[in-house]
Amino acid sequence: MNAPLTFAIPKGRILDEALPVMARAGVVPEAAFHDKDNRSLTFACEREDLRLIRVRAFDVATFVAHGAAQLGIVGSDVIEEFDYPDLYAPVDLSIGHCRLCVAEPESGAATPSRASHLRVATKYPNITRRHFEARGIQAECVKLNGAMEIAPALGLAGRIVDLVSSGRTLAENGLIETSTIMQVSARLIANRAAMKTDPRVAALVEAFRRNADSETAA
Ligand SMILES: Nc1ncnc2c1ncn2[C@@H]1O[C@H](COP(=O)(O)OP(=O)(O)OP(=O)(O)O)[C@@H](O)[C@H]1O
Ligand SMILES: O=P(O)(O)OC[C@H]1O[C@H](OP(=O)(O)OP(=O)(O)O)[C@H](O)[C@@H]1O
Repeated sequence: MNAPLTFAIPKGRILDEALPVMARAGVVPEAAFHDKDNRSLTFACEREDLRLIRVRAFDVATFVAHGAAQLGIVGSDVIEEFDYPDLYAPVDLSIGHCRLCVAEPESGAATPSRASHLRVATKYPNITRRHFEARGIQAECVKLNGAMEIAPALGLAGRIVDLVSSGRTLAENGLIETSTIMQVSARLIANRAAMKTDPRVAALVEAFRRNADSETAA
């Protein structure tokens, strides 16, 4: 039998929405996957030639881009941040909807947006730099891994770039959205080389694509 395919999924908030989408494409993890006390990071699937790895959202893209996993599910925010040439993102799964935004204190305390240099706290330094560069502004990014929303009040940065869904986190931390950088949803990703050389990868991409198309048509 061929070596098993490795499918990387994020352990964060996309996971609950991803499981039914995966099941429709025939990717069903073993029961142990749902056991909250299980510390394993690798799980067998109903399909014997497939295994799942459960990793952090940003790492899903890294595993797949380097061919350590052949397939994965990740937000388009993460794909855009890394911009890996070996990553192919063929199917929008219509889950994990949110947007990546610039926000600043509603009190108006941030440096004026016409300034040529700004300090921005974010988990997305590459997207942030590109966004401001396109507007002739040099963004100095302070990399945080979460809780960006407290940075302006503590003087760490005048602005943040972060994900927004309901807008509650911004509002409850005295921030307002000043622009939207991109709309975000989760994608099926595949390693480009694996897609060309292993027909099982192409077949799985096709199964996800068919389901996504029938969802859109319904
Ligand atoms: N508020 C949100 N609403 C909808 N989707 C979101 C929201 N926040 C994040 N996402 C999507 O879920 C992905 C993972 O988010 P999650 O919150 O699980 O990350 P995290 O906890 O910061 O990850 P990690 O702890 O692995 O770094 C994001 O990359 C994005 O695509
Ligand atoms: O607009 P809202 O509905 O309030 O959602 C936005 C929040 O959701 C995400 O954080 P998450 O809850 O994943 O926590 P994190 O800060 O640990 O990433 C994001 O980073 C925002 O903080």
